[in-house]
Parts: sequence; structure tokens; C-alpha cells
Amino acid sequence: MNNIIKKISETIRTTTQIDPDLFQTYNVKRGLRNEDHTGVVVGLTKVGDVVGYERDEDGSLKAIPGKLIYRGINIEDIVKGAQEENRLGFEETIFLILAGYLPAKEELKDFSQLLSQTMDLNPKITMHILDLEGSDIMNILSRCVLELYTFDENADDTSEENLVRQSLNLIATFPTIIAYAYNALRHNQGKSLHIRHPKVNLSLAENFLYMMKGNKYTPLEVKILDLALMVHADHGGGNNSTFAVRVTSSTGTDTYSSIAAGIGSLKGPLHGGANLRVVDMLKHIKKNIKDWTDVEEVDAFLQKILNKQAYNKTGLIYGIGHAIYTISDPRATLLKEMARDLAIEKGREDEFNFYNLLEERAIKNFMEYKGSNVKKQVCANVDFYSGFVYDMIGLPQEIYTPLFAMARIVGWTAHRIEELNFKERRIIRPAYKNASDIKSYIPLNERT
Ligand SMILES: CC(=O)SCCNC(=O)CCNC(=O)[C@H](O)C(C)(C)COP(=O)(O)OP(=O)(O)OC[C@H]1O[C@@H](n2cnc3c(N)ncnc32)[C@H](O)[C@@H]1OP(=O)(O)O
Ligand SMILES: O=C([O-])CC(=O)C(=O)O
Repeated sequence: MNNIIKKISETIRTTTQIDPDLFQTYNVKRGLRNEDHTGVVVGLTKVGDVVGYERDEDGSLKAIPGKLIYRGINIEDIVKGAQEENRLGFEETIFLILAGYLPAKEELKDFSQLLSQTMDLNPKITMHILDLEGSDIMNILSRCVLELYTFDENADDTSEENLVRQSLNLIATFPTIIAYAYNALRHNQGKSLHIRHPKVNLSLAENFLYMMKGNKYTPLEVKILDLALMVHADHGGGNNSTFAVRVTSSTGTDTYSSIAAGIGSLKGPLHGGANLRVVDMLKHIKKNIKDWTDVEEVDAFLQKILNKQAYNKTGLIYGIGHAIYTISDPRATLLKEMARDLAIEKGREDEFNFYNLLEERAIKNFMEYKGSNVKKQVCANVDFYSGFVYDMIGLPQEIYTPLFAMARIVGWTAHRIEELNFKERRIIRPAYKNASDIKSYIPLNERT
């Protein structure tokens, strides 16, 4: 390694350390979190709500089953509404989150048509995707979004109408960009290249499967993907990627720059990137234990992970834990039901049972490991079962996190519009307390 890099890296090991007691001394909320793990309130939103606990009269927290609300309506009711009428629900969810109300029949029809008509890409963008090097589709997505800036004649205009136009364009083109990027990746690995134009009048979910796999997809796969997109579409203003979009939007920057910030955040393994880690971690556990059904063996391995002795040695069990949810994440519950039904249909019950066992044992082992040191109740989060569901409908790992982005672009754009249109808005600019000593400047020839 280059000597300068080595030396600076060694210095960083000490210069980045800050006495943890100082956080208490100066009442600094580490990770914008209060002592009881709840988030510091930094804004107000009408887009979505995430509920994982209630406060008792004495101010203490009471864990409750998780609730996710889009524009005042519970996600479980939105999902049930679409299922009972035997129709897809992602387009309706997009309309609800962006517009703030449920669309009437004709309105939904026109809106769905507008989206499917907007899915096709400018051929220059398609060529650009084919030309991009790299194998990480989140990275490619981000680069494409920044490239779209140059194709937008009105890129910097933050008027309501322009923001809505840009938002719908991004929501409609994300599936196309992701499917083309994946097909280009396969081509680079020696497979045939298929670039299919999206079809007008197909839903986003159906068009995505069509662009990924041609006509080799089933109505059940469409239904499942549609549902997965619905439950990933928004998660309030405080999740890391939406907050990144809100922070950057508050400077008045363009839509493409702020959405690129959201993509960068979502890619991280503690956020949307966890869906990929879960699958990888499960493979690792399966490979390293003899019997998938042996509770003692599973427990022993989970303890090794928590002790930073196994898997990627971070001490984290991916897909477990959440900043807000305590007893349950309603999206994980919905995805788990789906995973169970699909596993039965596909003859993969053994794998489902392994996921189920790991979920149960991970929660138990986490509680035992942390003991009374942490007043935190954990549950499986949305990322725990999503990869398994995607795998069962024939979708490849490379697009697990991009699929999250394909849904969350809805929440990002709705929050950006809210951030920019709030009349009393201010640039988001919190404070950092200085924790370094004051030193004198030393002239160059006097330094050792
Ligand atoms: C779509 C989404 O973003 S959902 C989340 C996806 N991410 C994951 O699944 C990654 C694994 N989970 C985690 O890392 C965390 O649970 C997060 C990032 C989701 C939430 O983190 P936080 O709210 O900051 O957790 P919090 O600080 O309250 O946790 C308390 C302690 O439990 C630990 N902890 C939390 N989750 C886990 C876990 N899955 N495995 C091991 N330890 C954990 C924390 O490291 C922390 O330990 P410390 O006190 O020694 O520092
Ligand atoms: O809310 C969070 O912190 C993370 C999350 O589950 C999401 O963004 O979907």
C-alpha cells in the first residue's frame, strides 16, 4: 500500500475517535436518537407514518404491533382493498402517496395509462445504460438518474407542476432502467441481450417482469411483485434515504441530485441493502451448520455472529431490528405470509422453515446477548423475507435492492415535493459541537 495512504489511515484510527461520554455531556443525540432509542423529531409530514410503540402516561414506551400508514390509510387496508377487488394496487398506491387521496375509478385508469406510456426510455439513455461499466445496479441506477438531468430541458425548475412531471417520469422509468441494466449485466457475462420496450397498458409490475423475462412470467408473480412494491413505497420522512432526499431538497437542488442521494443511502447494508445481506447471511449459515433444523446448532451460530466471530464479523444479524418497529414490522408480516404460500407452491417449505426458525432464534438470541444492556425489542424487518420472495418468483439477487428503490422512488418524490412546497421551509442545517482542541498553525519549515 502507498505509504501516505497507510500513514493517514493509521492517524485516522485515533483522530476519528470521540470520547462517548461527551455525547452525554453535551446532550448530543447520537444517530439523531433519544436515550430510549426513539428518533429525535426533526420535521412534520403528511405523506406517511410509521408506528412501533405508544407512550404510557408516565412517558415510558409501550411496544405495540407495527403499523404503516400512507396518507392516513393503513397499508394493510390498501393491500386488502386491492386483493378483495382482485386487481393490482401499486399504481393506486403511487397516486395516493403523491396526490394525497385515493383516485376515483377513471382517474386511476388515466393515471395508470400515463405511467405505462411514460415507461419507455429515450434511446440515448438506453444506449448509455448498455455502455455503463460495473456490476452494481444501484450504482448504475444512480448514474442514470444523474444522466437524466442532461435530458431534461427543465431540470432545475422546482415549480409544483414540474416536480410532479419529473416525479412521474422517474417512477415510470425506474423499472425500465433497472431491467435494462440487469440485461446489460447478463450480456457482459456472456448471455444474450434482450432489450424489450415496455408495453402500453401493462402495469408497472407486469412491464417490469416482461422487460426482465419476456413472456415467461405468471399472473401470480405479477401479483406478488405488485404487493412487494406497494409495501416498500414509503416509510415516513425519517428513514435514512428519504431523509437524505429531504435534506438535499431543502437546499433547492434539482430532483435528480436529490434522488441520487436517496439511492446512495438506500444501497447501504443497514438500510435497503440489507435484503441482499440477509440472503448472503442465510447461505453462509446453511453452509456452516450441519442441520438446519437443530435449534442448538442455530443458536450457537447466531451467538458467534453476535460476538463478531462469524459471517462478516460486524456483530449484526441482517433483517433483524428496526429504528421504530418493536413487536413487528407489518411489511415483514405481509411478506412472510407471501413467502409461506409461495414456498408451499414451489416445494421450498424446508427453506421457509429455516427462515422462520432463524427469525425466531435471532430475536431470542439478540435479547439474551444484549440482556439488560439494551432496552430494545427487535423483530424481523421488511428486508428479512423480501429476498426469499423475489427468489421464488425468479428474480435475481442483483436487483433485490434496486427493487426497493423502484418502489421507494414514490416516497422520495412525495417527500421532496412536500419539502419544497412547505411555505415556511428552511434549509435543514443541524449543528455539530466541536470536540477537538484548539491548536496553533505551524509554518511548513518548522514541522517535524
Ligand atoms: C428497510 C430498512 O432499512 S430496515 C433495516 C434493515 N437493516 C438491517 O436489517 C441491518 C440489521 N439491523 C440493524 O443494523 C439495526 O437494527 C437497524 C440499523 C435497522 C436499526 O438500528 P438502531 O435503531 O440504531 O438500533 P439501536 O441502536 O436502537 O440498537 C441497539 C443495539 O442493538 C444492536 N442491534 C440492533 N439491531 C441488531 C441486529 N440486527 N443484530 C445485532 N445487533 C443489533 C445495535 O448495534 C445496538 O448495539 P449497541 O448498543 O451495542 O451499539
Ligand atoms: O424506517 C427506517 O428506518 C427503515 C425502513 O424500514 C424503511 O425505510 O423502509
